[in-house]
Amino acid sequence: MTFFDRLADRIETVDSVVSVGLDPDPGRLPEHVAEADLPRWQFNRRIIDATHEHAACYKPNAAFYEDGDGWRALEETIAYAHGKGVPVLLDAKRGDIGNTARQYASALDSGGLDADAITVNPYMGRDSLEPFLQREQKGVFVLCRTSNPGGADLQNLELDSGEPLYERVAAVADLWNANGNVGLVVGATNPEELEAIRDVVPDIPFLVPGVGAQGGDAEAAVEHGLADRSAGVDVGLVNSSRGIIFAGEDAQRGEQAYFRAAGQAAKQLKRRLNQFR
Ligand SMILES: O=C(O)c1cc(=O)[nH]c(=O)n1[C@@H]1O[C@H](COP(=O)(O)O)[C@@H](O)[C@H]1O
Repeated sequence: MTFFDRLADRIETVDSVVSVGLDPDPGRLPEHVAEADLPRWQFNRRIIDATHEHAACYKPNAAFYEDGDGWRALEETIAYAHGKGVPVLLDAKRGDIGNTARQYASALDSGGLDADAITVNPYMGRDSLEPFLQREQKGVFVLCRTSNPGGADLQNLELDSGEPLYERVAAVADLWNANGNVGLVVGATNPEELEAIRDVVPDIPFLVPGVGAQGGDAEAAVEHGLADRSAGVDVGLVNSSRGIIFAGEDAQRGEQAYFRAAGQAAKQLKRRLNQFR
């Protein structure tokens, strides 16, 4: 079963396209977990307990695990999410020369981190992504038009053909999609560009970050981010990280209230997105 088939099943089961970003900034962890062994894992476990019924997937960003015992926290997190039946998209934005790319891609195999999908950077070209693309059962989300203010610096450059670079990236990613495992990353902060990219690639699911803390357009994220797959389920993901996992920061009424707030935030985002599905 391909990643997108598994994702379609999960979307149907929980009636949700919410991707919950697991970006446990050490400086923002609540006191009750900050002092525990493996704080990031303790935090994520509680977040998963509180949100899994609304999560189509979890998206841990590797940046938050690349020190000390971070990878152990990440391994535990991925295994726990799988135990709840939720796929995991590792946000690592990889892309490097062949032998290095092969090593990076091994994180997707069991024995490595066993993530179900990964984000990759297309800047170094096809061979830098080949080891990911070859793993037919794993999803590969190619950065296309990112949500950050500087995303336009290079991605919007106009080519001789008149098309912006991000549209060429979308078209090229379509060519790389021989195994049906390619998705695109397109931020919710640029709704017109989301629409333009959807016109270029009608069938590729998007990961749309940037709703929540970055203030992106939830309606456009759903309208253009989901692709009509043959199973009859529109597949795609709309991610929020800080807006969900730190929703309890204002709760100040102890551990239970803190994580309940994260659950509420995930549920609210699910409902908001479902209005447009
Ligand atoms: O690849 C990504 O997920 C990504 C691409 C992009 O264009 N913008 C973007 O914000 N992201 C990631 O999505 C998450 C957004 O987090 P919040 O702004 O807290 O919802 C972070 O992990 C970002 O690294």
